[in-house]
Amino acid sequence: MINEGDKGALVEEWVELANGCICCTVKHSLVQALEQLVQRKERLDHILLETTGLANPAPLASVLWLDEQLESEVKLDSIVTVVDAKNLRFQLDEHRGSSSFPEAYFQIAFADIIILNKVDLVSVESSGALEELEVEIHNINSLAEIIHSVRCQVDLSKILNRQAYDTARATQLEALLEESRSLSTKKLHDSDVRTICICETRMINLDKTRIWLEEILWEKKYDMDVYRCKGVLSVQNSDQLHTLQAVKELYEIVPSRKWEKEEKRINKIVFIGHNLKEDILINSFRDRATC
Ligand SMILES: Nc1nc2c(ncn2[C@@H]2O[C@H](COP(=O)(O)OP(=O)(O)OP(=O)(O)O)[C@@H](O)[C@H]2O)c(=O)[nH]1
Repeated sequence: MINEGDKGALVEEWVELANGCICCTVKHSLVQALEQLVQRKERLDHILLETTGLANPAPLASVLWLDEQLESEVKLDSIVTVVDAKNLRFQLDEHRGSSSFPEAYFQIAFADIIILNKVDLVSVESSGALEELEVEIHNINSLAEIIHSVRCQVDLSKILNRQAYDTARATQLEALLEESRSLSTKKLHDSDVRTICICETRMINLDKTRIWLEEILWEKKYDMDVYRCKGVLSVQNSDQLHTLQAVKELYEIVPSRKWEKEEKRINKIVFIGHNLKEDILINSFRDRATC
């Protein structure tokens, strides 16, 4: 970790983790190490963890997405992925059709914000190329916000303090789900890493919804690999809009605000993952979770 020391000099600081490399064997000792770091510093606004270019963000996200009750001083704010606009297509195409995925898919699927870098090298070659790349990225993860950049020069307010894992902040989540592209997933294959959206007006039964979700996330009942899931829920016998967030097997459903009187209540759940079966997801939700 590199911090600014006296007179702006950069001081390199290492925190040794009991479990070794943070990218591969990360455990909650990472959280302890970060908490120690926070305590030792007088003022620390943000911590940026840069994984290796080949890391799958899933273990980090799972470890850092902490239960509120732990009252930790560190909090996962968002996952930012830098995409090389010049090489993305090549990297995705390389494994298309095979059963394994390059890390590029995971890094896009888990991202809350995507910095599409080196756009200068692409836009001069072809005018529609950047839009095509955006479509490609949104097919994998329709919730990610894409920021164009040259040499990663971005407005820091666009990547810091985004509160992407804050389930209580319904407005942000709702806006995100609202914006989420109406997904023409029919042309994509189940085997692609992609986004699927469920919209349903019938109210849900909370207990039944938990069981439905646990069967998908924990028991892998339909053989789907869900990486990320976000949603808003209209719960029976409750005047509160509930929000849903999941990272791999971890999930959280919390009440977050009152539904307005005139508001049209709806359930909207977005799944990002591999082997997602749209019809099964939609039908099983209707059959098993709604009232
Ligand atoms: N034209 C252009 N060149 C860039 C841009 N960003 C980085 N480069 C150059 O691309 C080369 C490789 O840089 P990166 O792709 O960032 O490689 P890196 O930082 O080693 O990558 P990681 O190890 O994955 O962090 C360097 O010569 C950079 O100066 C950009 O936006 N436009």
